[in-house]
Amino acid sequence: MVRFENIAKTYPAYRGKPGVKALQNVDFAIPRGSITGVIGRSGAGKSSLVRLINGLEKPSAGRVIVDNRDISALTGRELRLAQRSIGMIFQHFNLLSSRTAADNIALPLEIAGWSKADIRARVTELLALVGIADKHDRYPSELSGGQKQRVGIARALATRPSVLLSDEATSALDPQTTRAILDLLANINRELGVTIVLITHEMSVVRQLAREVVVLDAGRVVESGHVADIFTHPKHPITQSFLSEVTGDSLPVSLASRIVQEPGRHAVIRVQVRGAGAGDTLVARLARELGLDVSLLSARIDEIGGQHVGALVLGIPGGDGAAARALAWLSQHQLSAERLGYVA
Ligand SMILES: Nc1ncnc2c1ncn2[C@@H]1O[C@H](COP(=O)(O)OP(=O)(O)OP(=O)(O)O)[C@@H](O)[C@H]1O
Repeated sequence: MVRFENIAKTYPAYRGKPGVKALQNVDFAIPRGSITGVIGRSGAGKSSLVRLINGLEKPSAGRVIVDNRDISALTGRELRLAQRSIGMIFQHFNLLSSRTAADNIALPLEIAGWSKADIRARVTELLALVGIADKHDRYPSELSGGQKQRVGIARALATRPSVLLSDEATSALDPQTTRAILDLLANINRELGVTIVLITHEMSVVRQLAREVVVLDAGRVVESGHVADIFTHPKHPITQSFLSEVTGDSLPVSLASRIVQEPGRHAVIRVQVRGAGAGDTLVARLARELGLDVSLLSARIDEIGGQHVGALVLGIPGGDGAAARALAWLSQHQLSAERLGYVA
């Protein structure tokens, strides 16, 4: 378990640059065995948060508890020992180019003072766990990005940590490789029970892997909870904007270019769809109950944590009166909707 107790992190002013309040009033817990996504824009404080978990930085106020120990109070040998129970993987893998895959994985074990025979056995086991048993003697330059990240994951797990920190670990990978690496992390979480903390600016990564999410903005936690709850009822604008990246609130170019603000033949209304089955019969019911030939101009519905999340864009004929009736009907049914304009 990782617990942030009223954390603040301020980087002091130096050489004429002002001090930076990177984190303020951060107070939340990451449950043992969970996969928790920490999402935020660049500069939100994600890396600062990670460096507090593995003790690379000390908080300016508050405590960081990892497995019942206050890691922020540890120094020297005690800190180094505690750090063995916290593995980390990186965006650019951070492998040593002069060492083979096996020798990269062996490194933390050598540092921890394991015997040669134990290291050999553990490395073989880890290479198999991450699915690259045949790459034992390959150098990083001979591996693909996905394979390099598998070496990174094996190295991070070598000393059997209880927590695995992933700092944008899939940001440099293509979508297919990203999916494979996220699947591997899900298996590792399931089979080894390792708590995974995923730092990312990509909503798709949180959606695919995390069960809990913490949204950071300007150094503060603005929302946190179960992924399905947060994504079906996003409250903070920053969460809504992350969500629109995966739910396609942005319109297809062919439709966006046709929308004008002068009244036209169809009013264009966008309806947010949130919750199990919410969008299933919406268009049919709206058309039937209002007696209108409603057209579906664009639709995107994703499933996040078993809930439907997305947006439908509807064309409503019959002038402003009909559009107003449609908006009133949607509002009566607790659906959030807005008029985007008109199409001819
Ligand atoms: N060592 C440092 N010294 C001074 N300021 C720092 C230091 N590290 C981070 N900051 C500042 O703290 C704030 C938070 O940075 P941080 O790197 O934690 O954010 P981030 O969310 O990880 O961003 P990114 O996604 O761009 O890596 C930023 O304003 C950054 O400039």
